[in-house]
Amino acid sequence: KRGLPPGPKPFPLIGNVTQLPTVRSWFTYTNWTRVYNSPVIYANALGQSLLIVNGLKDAEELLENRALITSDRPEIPLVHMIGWSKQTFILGYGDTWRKHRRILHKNMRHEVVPQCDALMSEKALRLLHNLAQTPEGFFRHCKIYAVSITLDLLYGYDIGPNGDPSFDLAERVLHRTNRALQPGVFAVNSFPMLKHLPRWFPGAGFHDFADEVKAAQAEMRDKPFDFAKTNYINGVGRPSFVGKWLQEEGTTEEQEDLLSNLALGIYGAAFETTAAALTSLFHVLVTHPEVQLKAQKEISRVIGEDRLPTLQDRAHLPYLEAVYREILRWRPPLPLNVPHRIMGEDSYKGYLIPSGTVIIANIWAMTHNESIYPEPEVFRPERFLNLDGSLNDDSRVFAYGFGRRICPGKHLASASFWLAMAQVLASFHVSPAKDASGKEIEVTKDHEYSDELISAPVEFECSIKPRRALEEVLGAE
Ligand code: HEM
Repeated sequence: KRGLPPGPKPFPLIGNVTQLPTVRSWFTYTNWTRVYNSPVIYANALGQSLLIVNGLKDAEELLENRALITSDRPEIPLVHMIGWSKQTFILGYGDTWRKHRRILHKNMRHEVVPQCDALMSEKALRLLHNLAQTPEGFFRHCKIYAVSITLDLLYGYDIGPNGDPSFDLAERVLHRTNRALQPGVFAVNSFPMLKHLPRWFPGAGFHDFADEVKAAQAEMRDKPFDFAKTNYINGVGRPSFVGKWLQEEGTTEEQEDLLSNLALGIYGAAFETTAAALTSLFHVLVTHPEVQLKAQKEISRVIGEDRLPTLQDRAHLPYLEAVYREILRWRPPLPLNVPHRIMGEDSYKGYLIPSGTVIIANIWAMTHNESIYPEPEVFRPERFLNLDGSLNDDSRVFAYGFGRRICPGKHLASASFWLAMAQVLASFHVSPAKDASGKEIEVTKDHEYSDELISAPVEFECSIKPRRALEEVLGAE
């Protein structure tokens, strides 16, 4: 008879619901490995089985070697109510999801990403202009950079250098979606039967929240899709994935429904993740001047001062590559991954894993495991370098998730994040901002990050000043 994996002792009926963390869960879950002496921990919330996976080897075994049964997604009631049900990251493991992944693979695999280099360079240059003109708005500029690449690729739509109403709409929808996903905020996620409560019933305010977000989400999906479709039909405008897909897959109502939701899912998945990584870069630069200096020295030595780094230079800049890896290790944008769900009962290390168990791969625990990354809280790119300065073979970035569900946009994300990072470093010097009395405004290494599915630095101030080379390079544009 197999027992369940170790974990907190459940209470009758409610299970571990009162013991589950609701703030920065990844810290508590990481700590549970010590408390229960196990890299996999079992908990139960109102009858729903949860498996927290803190160990890297365990995540690989469960989510990769057993991907055939662990690639489903759990249903989160409020997320469905606000309209997210047909996008890749939310779809259950089945034919529609497979079709999405086939199209994603065709358009975003490693070999085809270089086709997007010119578009990314165009947007990166805009990012530099924005930073030079209004450095205090760097949080917004990072988001605009992330969105502008995605919107242009998907729909052939240019949001302009400073964003437009579609940017504000997407920001609003995604912010609320993140909130709808936060454990403990909406009771309907724990008690799905609550969704049948009438609107007038006390505590049923989630209905209004859901209606408002759903309408905005439909606008976020349909407006850019219709724009790309009209351009495709009339043979005008910039090339777009949507135009290409309509041509390849057809324009039946069913196909358009699939393609518009596929595109919306990519739009949603690319926005805050890429922006989180990029704003973390600024956090690193303002708190680690020695890292900034080393990266800038490498760029000057390899590329010189008279041009900006491009993606073709990437292989020749090992320290910069190590900074890229270290940012995604130190502050993974999705510390708890996106939950997977097991289809059917399984056993693992002699323990029973009940059918339908939600598997939470704690990326944070894996990238902060001190036996793999000594002093994990220290930001140290050298951990990815050999003594001679070349890159070591620790090249897998866990921040992109696992198995069949692994982020299909990871090559694009990697290229767009790296390019922005390299060009920002080549062009600016980032340091602490000063207050009105000239005193430095401190930003700490353990500066607060948002406590949501996608975790990004809470806004802070810093000084972003062009280096001499920037005036020359941008001046010539
Ligand atoms: C630094 C940026 C990014 C990070 C850290 C990131 C990370 C992730 C993670 C952890 C997952 C879940 C993997 C799993 O379930 O095991 C995921 C899924 C996904 N990502 Fe990304 N991502 C990033 C950028 C992007 C971009 C730029 C795109 C598209 C252009 C994208 C598209 C997607 C999609 C469509 C999924 C859902 C996959 C599925 O459920 O099958 N992501 N991403």
